[in-house]
Amino acid sequence: MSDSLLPESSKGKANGVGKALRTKDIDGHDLPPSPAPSTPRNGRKYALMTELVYTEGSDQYNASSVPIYQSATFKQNSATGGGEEYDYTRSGNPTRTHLERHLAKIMNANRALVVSSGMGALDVITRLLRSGDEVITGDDLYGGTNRLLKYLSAHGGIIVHHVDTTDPETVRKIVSSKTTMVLLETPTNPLIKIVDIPSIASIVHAANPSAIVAVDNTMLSPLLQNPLDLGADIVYESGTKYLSGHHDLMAGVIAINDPALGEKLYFTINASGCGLSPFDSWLLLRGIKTLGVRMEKQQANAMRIATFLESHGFKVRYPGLKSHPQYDLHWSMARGAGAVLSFETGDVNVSERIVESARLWAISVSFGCVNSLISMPCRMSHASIDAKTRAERNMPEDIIRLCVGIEDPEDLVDDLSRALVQAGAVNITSDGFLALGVGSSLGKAEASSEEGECSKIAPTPEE
Ligand SMILES: Cc1ncc(COP(=O)(O)O)c(C=O)c1O
Ligand SMILES: N[C@@H](CCSC[C@H](N)C(=O)O)C(=O)O
Repeated sequence: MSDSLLPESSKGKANGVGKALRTKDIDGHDLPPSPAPSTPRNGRKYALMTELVYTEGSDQYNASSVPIYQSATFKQNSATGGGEEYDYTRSGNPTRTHLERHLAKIMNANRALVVSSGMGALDVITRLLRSGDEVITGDDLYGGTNRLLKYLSAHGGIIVHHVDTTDPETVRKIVSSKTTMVLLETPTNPLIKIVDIPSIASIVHAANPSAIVAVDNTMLSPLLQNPLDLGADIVYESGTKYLSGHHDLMAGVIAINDPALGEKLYFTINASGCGLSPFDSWLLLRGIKTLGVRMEKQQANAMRIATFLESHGFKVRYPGLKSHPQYDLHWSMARGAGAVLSFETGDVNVSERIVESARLWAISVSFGCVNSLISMPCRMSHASIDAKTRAERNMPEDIIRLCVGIEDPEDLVDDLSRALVQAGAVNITSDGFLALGVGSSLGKAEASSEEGECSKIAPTPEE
């Protein structure tokens, strides 16, 4: 990925970006350093942006787009099993295999496996656990993750500790020989907190070498962060989000380096029948090819929106902003900030009005898609976490999450400005507007409260 979207302080640093992956061209001439995300494994030859679109192997006709092998079963040469690669699509399918190999390369993993959703991926991973096992996880997690862990704790005899994983020392205090799995999310959904994967992985592995550190990488995608290179044993993500990019499929991805662990996970996928269908495998493969260009544009737009909101006095959570309290930690692990940000208004009713006043921003759960979305996590994606637990975990009820797409950024700003004004979320002054409760003028806007419309916002010095 190009360095162009990285902050100055991080250019060429994060996770090996700037390290040459290949130093000679095919004729033995020196190549300029190509940005490689990490030490290459699994046959990677080019920069990640290239590898996303470059797939090896096809069918006997050299089809440029890998075919969809829409077949449940495969003919065998003998009754005793002729050693064919495929017998039944639940156990394996050529389109799925092609996708898994492509993902293993992109994720810098020994093996990747694809299943029917991100939650399906977590379900497969948690089947490594046995009654009495202890799991350490965060106190800010995607609602569905929290729900599955709660179910396992209530019905599977698993002991789940929700702690503040943003502080590795908290993990050090609680980890023990009984800890079998540590489940991390970074940045967290929806509070955009950053978790120090390398520190936690080394603390956990020192306390119990057989404990598994699993990282949910959904919020960044393999383009921006490689948890396996940062000490994790398993990385999983919802392919429904950035990897597919168009909200036209559900998928989950699991990547590992340990072959024995890979076999155990594959056993569960085959035994339980949650492998990704051939058609969805094909669609996901197609989506991955444009991940690089989509993400570059989405990140640039997200930065524009984050600075716009911050300059108008809102408390914004986005790791691309220097004001993020864990900015340096984030950029020590990641190559980008992603395109999900959240902000608070101080009033849940005002937040609701903003969300409902937006026109271009669709009110939807999910993220990572080409079109922009707006949501209230406490009422939507995280509604399965009960209100008492949300309060105990300091989750602001008024928080609004923005998932930024690839539209013209000024259209997004205009629509958001209009929604803020219409919802009464800002104090309008003669020379602009500011979030309610903010005393001094930070940004300038030309606003017309009469029409509930706010036209172009004059750029602030930061913008
Ligand atoms: C961080 C995170 N992990 C996992 C999931 C689960 O993915 P899926 O919806 O594909 O099951 C989601 C969203 O659903 C998510 O936001
Ligand atoms: N009704 C769904 C909500 C899915 S939320 C999807 C996504 N992870 C997000 O954060 O927006 C459910 O109960 O799972």
